[in-house]
Amino acid sequence: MTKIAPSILASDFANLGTEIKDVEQKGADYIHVDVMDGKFVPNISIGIPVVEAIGPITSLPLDVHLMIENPENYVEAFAKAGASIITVHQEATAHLHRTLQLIKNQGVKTGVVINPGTPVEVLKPILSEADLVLIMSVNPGFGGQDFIPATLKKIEQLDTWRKENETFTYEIEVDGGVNEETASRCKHAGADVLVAGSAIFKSGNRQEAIEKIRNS
Ligand SMILES: O=C(CO)[C@H](O)[C@H](O)COP(=O)(O)O
Ligand SMILES: [Fe+2]
Repeated sequence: MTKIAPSILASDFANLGTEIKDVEQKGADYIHVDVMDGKFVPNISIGIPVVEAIGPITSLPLDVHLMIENPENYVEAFAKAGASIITVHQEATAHLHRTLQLIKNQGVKTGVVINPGTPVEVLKPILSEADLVLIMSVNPGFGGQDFIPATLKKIEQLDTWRKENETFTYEIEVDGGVNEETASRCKHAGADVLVAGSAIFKSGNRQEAIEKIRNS
């Protein structure tokens, strides 16, 4: 069954605990946490203390998407704060393989992510180290943007490689502009985990929004 990861970037930060419990009760599988440093992306969001604060209030895995330069310098801190999956941008770390090893050594699931402008082939050499591969379907930095259809080909490619190679055991996750309509295209391309911020948190009926995205 397709997993749904609501992105708290679109939640009401003044009531973050309540917002997380709400989507947990309404069927979420992961809590997606967008960390932005104002350098790798042109926006600043939340960081280590927020991850630490939300860990104890949910039983769902914290899916931490690091949109920061040199994420290797913060892997240990995010792991200790309670991250379940730490996902780093290929574009943001000089030694991707080493950074994934660092994550693994912390006992946390390893994730790797690429921007819409980055070809998926750059990931092939490290795919056996990844528990999760995230395809950005918008340029990272902001919620509420339109889905970029050209990114679907990358999902298809990752799914093909996974079927061809038994050492590739990653989940394929998609992030950005996911709604009922684009979710169906992602699923058909091979995605396992769908991140959605606006389409869930801004919906009048979050349970229905989650179900519609999952079953689209
Ligand atoms: O990583 C992100 C932005 O950089 C967010 O996870 C993503 O944008 C989710 O928001 P929405 O579903 O509203 O597009
Ligand atoms: Fe994200």
